[in-house]
Amino acid sequence: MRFLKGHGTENDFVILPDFDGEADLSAALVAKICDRRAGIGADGVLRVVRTKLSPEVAQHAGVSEWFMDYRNADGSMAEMCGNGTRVFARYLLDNGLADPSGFAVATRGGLRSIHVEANGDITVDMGKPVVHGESVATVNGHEYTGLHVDMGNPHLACAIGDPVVQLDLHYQPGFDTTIFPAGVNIELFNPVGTARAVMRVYERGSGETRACGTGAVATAVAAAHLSGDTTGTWAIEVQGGTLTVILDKDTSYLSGPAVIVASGELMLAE
Ligand SMILES: N[C@@H](CCC[C@H](N)C(=O)O)C(=O)O
Repeated sequence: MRFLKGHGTENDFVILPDFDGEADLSAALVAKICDRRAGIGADGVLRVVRTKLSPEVAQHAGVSEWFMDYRNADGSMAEMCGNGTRVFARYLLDNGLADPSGFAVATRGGLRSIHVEANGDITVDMGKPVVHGESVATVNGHEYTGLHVDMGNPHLACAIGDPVVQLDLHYQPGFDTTIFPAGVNIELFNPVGTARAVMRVYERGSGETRACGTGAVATAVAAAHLSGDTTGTWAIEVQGGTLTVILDKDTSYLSGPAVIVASGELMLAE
């Protein structure tokens, strides 16, 4: 099977073109592919399938030809992946599979519209973040209160007083399993000035990653919330670069670079 490798601010993905939905992509095979020593290595897998052939999203087939079947590095499925959507869009554009003037991608979290910026960056309309109450994450023995934000997938975005660069994120942070029964992506951030934050993330199903698009939007929402705002443009500095988040009244946008770096033939099997 052919594969490609790409990343968006170093949140990296293996792309598997499976247009007719013929691949048997088990959780075990995804985990093998994402293994950084025994596999190709990635934070997740993006399977490219025709929407009309994917029962879970087939209702979007009239609007979007392509379904981004996203899997985390441990093989689990997730509803949405912001950087994955941008890299998926880059793959479609590079291969003449989408209209550069604008198109939509089907995800388990719903349709996501894509816009290509003049500098080549890719912007995704991420939809309206849904803000729930506060909850607590435990990292390195410290409890941090954050905001529960639903971006199609669950997030707990915590502004912390300690410098995020000093955190040890080799371990799963603690969280309230009654609030997040299906797990949660945990962002820790330091606000900088009025419209910037430095963020690190521990992703559900993938561990610490160098960027998370849905997490960047959740962080912007939580940072804005601290100053009593719900709108504005935010620069979210992640380990792999900087993402731009625009919070509008009715939706949110995620913008940044997305690149394909390699392609080849997958030899792995379950
Ligand atoms: N890296 C992604 C988020 C991927 C899914 C997440 N780990 C989950 O399980 O919800 C992004 O860029 O949004």
